Formats: sequence, C-alpha cells, structure tokens
Amino acid sequence: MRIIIVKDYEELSKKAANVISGQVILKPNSVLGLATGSTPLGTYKSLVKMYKEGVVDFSKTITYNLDEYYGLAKNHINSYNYFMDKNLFSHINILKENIHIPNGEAHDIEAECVLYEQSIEKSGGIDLQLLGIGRNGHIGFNEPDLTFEALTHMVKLDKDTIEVNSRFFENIDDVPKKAISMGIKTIMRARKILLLASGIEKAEAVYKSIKGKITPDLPASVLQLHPDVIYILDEDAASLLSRDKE
Ligand SMILES: N[C@@H]1[C@@H](O)[C@H](O)[C@@H](COP(=O)(O)O)O[C@@H]1O
Repeated sequence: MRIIIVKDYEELSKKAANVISGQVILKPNSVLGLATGSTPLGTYKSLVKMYKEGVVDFSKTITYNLDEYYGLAKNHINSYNYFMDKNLFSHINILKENIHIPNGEAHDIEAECVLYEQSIEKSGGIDLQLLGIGRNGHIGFNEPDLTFEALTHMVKLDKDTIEVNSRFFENIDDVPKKAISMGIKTIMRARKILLLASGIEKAEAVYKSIKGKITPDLPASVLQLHPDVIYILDEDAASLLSRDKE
C-alpha cells in the first residue's frame, strides 16, 4: 500500500488526475472504475483540463461506475448518471458506448447486477479503480456489514449515508434508501486501486482502513489485502495516521 499525503484538496486532485491520465496514456484502452461524491470532483476537473490541453485522449477508454441510486431516472439531477455526465463525460472524448453505470431503473435488478459483472469481465477487468470513502468506511455503497459483500448487488443505505448524502437533495426523504453497487469482490478484482480522502471528517475512517482490523464493519479495511493500492490523502484526512507514534 502506498500512502501519499499532500497539503490540500487541490494538490490531491492534481495528483489523482496524474495517476489516472498516466494509466490512460500508457494504455489508451484502459478500463477505469469511477466514483462519485464530492471528493473526485477536483480530479475530474483536472482530467478535463488535461484533455483540453491535449495531454490525454479518452477515445479508447472504457469506464464502469461504482454505483447508482435505485429508482432514480438517468436524467434525474441527483443520479450518478447525471453527475458523471455533468462533471466528466460531457467534457471529454469518451465514446457513449464505452460508459457503464448500473441502471437504477432496471426492472430485474438481479439480472442487471449479473450483466454488469459480465460486462466488466468482457471488457477485460478493471485496470484502475478510483474510490472515495464514506465517514463510516464504506466504499462504493458497500456499507458496514457482517460479511464482505461479494459482487454487484442491491444495497440498503445506512442512516448515516442517507443523512450525509441528503446535502445534495432538497429533502432527506427524497434520498433513495437503496442503491446498486459494485461489491467488495468487484472492487478487489481491480488491478490497481486509487483511494482519495480529503478533510478531517474522513480521518477516522482513513485511519481504521489502513491501521485497523480487517473487518466488514469497516469495508475499506479490506484494501489492506489488495496488492496494489494507492491512498492520496490531504493533511486533514491523514491526521490520525501519526497518532500511533505519539
Ligand atoms: N457512493 C458514494 C461513495 O462512492 C463516496 O465515496 C462517498 C463519499 O462521498 P464524498 O466524497 O462526497 O465524501 O459517498 C457516496 O456514498
């Protein structure tokens, strides 16, 4: 596990964009696993800038998003489809047919999950998976649980996650209670994982995921078992990591 600590969010975003564009430059037909949330916004902005400057070309790149809310239409302002289009896809030259996001409106959710996994496999597997981390240690929408969840599946969102994510909705009751998410196993199959965390409210989850017990109770702790993980943290998110030395 490589841990890179940077001064602030801006530096974190630039570093993360460098790692992602490096991957795409070295392998133009890379399969990227992408994330939503506030944390990767700066990274996507930097990637758009790099694309506009001609540094990176996404014409052969394939993407799979981690998750999508259940029951939200693709063009709903709070859907992750909408988020990705607004913040990344509409600004770069990725082909529409190379973009994959779980269909939160699928009638047969189980079949949708199986298809999503098959599609990832057919594309050759994920080369680089981008992750944020929830305050409760969730990755994707894999909430703390008794077991590590397996493949893409329907999840019930935690009260805490609904509360935190309600900042994007008009009303907390509008936040979907369920989502479709890649499972821990899907994430762990990625060849390389890049986790970003910024801000003091992430410090505890970051600390536990790196130095704590490997337990489904803190889903990100499973990353300790992955052979190629990079954490990019700003000073606040990394602030508890030095506490063992004090
Ligand atoms: N499903 C997403 C996660 O993929 C994300 O990592 C997390 C943290 O979001 P933020 O980056 O806004 O703190 O929020 C959501 O629940």
